[in-house]
Amino acid sequence: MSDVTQTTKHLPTREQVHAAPKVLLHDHLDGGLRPQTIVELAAEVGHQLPADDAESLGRWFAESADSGSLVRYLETFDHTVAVMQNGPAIARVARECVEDLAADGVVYAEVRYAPEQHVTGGMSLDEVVAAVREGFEAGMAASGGRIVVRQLLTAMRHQARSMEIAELAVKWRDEGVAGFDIAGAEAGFPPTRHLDAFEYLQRENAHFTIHAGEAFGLPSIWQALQWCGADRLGHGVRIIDDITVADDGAVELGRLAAYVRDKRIPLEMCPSSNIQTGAAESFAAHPIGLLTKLRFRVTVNTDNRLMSGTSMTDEMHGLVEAFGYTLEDLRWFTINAMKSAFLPFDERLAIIEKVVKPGYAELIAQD
Ligand SMILES: O=c1[nH]cnc2c1ncn2[C@H]1C[C@H](O)[C@@H](CO)O1
Ligand SMILES: [Zn+2]
Repeated sequence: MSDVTQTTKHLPTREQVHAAPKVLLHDHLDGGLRPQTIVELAAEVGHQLPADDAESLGRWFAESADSGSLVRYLETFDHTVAVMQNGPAIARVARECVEDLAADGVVYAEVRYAPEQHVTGGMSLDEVVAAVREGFEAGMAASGGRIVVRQLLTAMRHQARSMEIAELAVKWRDEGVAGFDIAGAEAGFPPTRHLDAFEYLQRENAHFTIHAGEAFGLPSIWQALQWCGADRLGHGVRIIDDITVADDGAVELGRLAAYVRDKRIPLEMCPSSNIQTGAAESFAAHPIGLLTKLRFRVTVNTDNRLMSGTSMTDEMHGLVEAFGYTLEDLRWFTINAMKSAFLPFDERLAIIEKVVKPGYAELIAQD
């Protein structure tokens, strides 16, 4: 794909993908717990799980999430959210998240969760954010500076607390919170339902992404961008519905697809998650292949590592196998992601220049 593609001799191995610096913009905290941690936390609070040991529980999540429906996929979160209702539990999950991402070679991550889902045990919204912050700080300190992690605060689209959560994101913006998001069932809950929250965030010069174009199509993407002013699209896979490829290979972009590409709107693509919820058939059939060829601002993400039994290494290696991507292509995805992060510009640049580029240069030189 890139003009330097020919410089590497073979496709990156799994070890090379693992060793490469990776950037993750779309990962849910409550979708990435270690199965063993769920078992232990559930025992502490007396929550009944669908399986008793970590191995069967991990399998249960992957199988239950493999339903072909976003709504059924989301039901599995009942068990992770249930064990994240007190400060120490939330801080532990947050710390382990950072440890797991660092061990996977992720150098920068924005991890999201919905604070409003963690207050049934009596915590305030502020206490939830503080607990996640404590866990992230501990994880980053333990990594010895190998990874930087920020929070994104999500509001649930079927609920009515988005304004409150947007205010929370602005309140904590200098203390580990980089932005805002809405998630949950997409069909029937358009982004404009939360327009007041998005308008507030724009007035506050704050950043936000919107899950759009996953379980619902172009109208959702259009609203997210043209009504709500999203900086990025969570998934955005259905933008493919606005692109036609003729038999002779000629490609035509509709107005919305052209806008997304022209304005360099980042697409937070999550191949494994899309396969589980029915938004894509397989890695090879995933729209990421065409969108990458057309030079949309594509990024690669995990969404929910537990439910998809995946990692950044797995997602990128799956793409290597499906599309023959080289180390240069993986570097392109990674720089796309870092450019699109909600971190201040100088900090983004420092990670690109001091971590991402040298990391890939070393791997390419050794190849
Ligand atoms: O891919 C997704 N689409 C919509 N909502 C999602 C997705 N993955 C996770 N969620 C929901 C379930 C979680 O409880 C919530 C906050 O992380 O976000
Ligand atoms: Zn998501």
